[in-house]
Amino acid sequence: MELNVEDLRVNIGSTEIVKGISLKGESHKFTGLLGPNGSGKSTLLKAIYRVLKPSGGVVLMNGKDISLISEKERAKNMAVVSQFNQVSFEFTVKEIVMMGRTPHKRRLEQETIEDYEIVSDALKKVGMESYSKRKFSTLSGGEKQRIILARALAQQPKILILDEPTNHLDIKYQLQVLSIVKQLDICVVAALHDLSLASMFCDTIYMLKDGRVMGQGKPEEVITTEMIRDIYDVSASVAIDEKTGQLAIQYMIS
Ligand SMILES: Nc1ncnc2c1ncn2[C@@H]1O[C@H](COP(=O)(O)OP(=O)(O)OP(=O)(O)O)[C@@H](O)[C@H]1O
Repeated sequence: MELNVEDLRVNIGSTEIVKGISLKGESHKFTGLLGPNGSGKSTLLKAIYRVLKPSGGVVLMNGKDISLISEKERAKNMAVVSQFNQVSFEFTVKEIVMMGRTPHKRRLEQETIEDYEIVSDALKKVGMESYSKRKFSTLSGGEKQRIILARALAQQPKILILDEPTNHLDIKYQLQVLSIVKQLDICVVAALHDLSLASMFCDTIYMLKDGRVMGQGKPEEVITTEMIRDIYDVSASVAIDEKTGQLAIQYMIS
């Protein structure tokens, strides 16, 4: 399943925040959105998952205008891990992850053994299986983030939208979460801040500034000394590490 965003515009009040962005999230590909604070990444994602209504353009899910698809149908195919998830603190971890199964069930339908297996598998994947009875409110920021990801995994989406999915996580879990997402081998569109991690996991990167796409392509095409200077106003040297073959970024304080 793929996602096409065509000339999307989003206004907040009288200000245009997203100024005509087009992008493609392909099946089996990890697409990253990078850009400075306030460049419009979250606003763009919110318009994709319909928390915000665009003022222009269209979002297509497998060629279908997403605004014409029912919420339930959309949730069967698309899961979202956003920065500020509204989760009631009364629920246990297991109950929260079970909520991921809702779009796949009829009204008042009981959970099946398969649902419990999917939930337990999702908790295992994020390394949180021993927390299933804990109240969500008692978890640390990083633990909460992994549970929200587990809920998205239990949803078994074909498109996964992530808004800074690693911002509370230590480096081990940043790598773990992005590896899990990569291994899902579905269409992933993620706003990220860390350029090194983005270069490791993304197949395609869109670089945003001031609500526009300033560059797109493979990580090594987009994450360059020039781009980092132009977009972030930061001096950096970017090289390919001979041992690992990965991009090595060194920042310089001017
Ligand atoms: N509800 C709102 N009311 C007013 N301005 C808003 C609102 N939501 C977003 N903005 C503004 O829109 C711009 C883009 O914000 P957005 O959150 O999309 O950026 P971002 O690239 O995700 O930033 P960050 O990396 O800091 O999370 C910012 O200038 C922000 O202040």
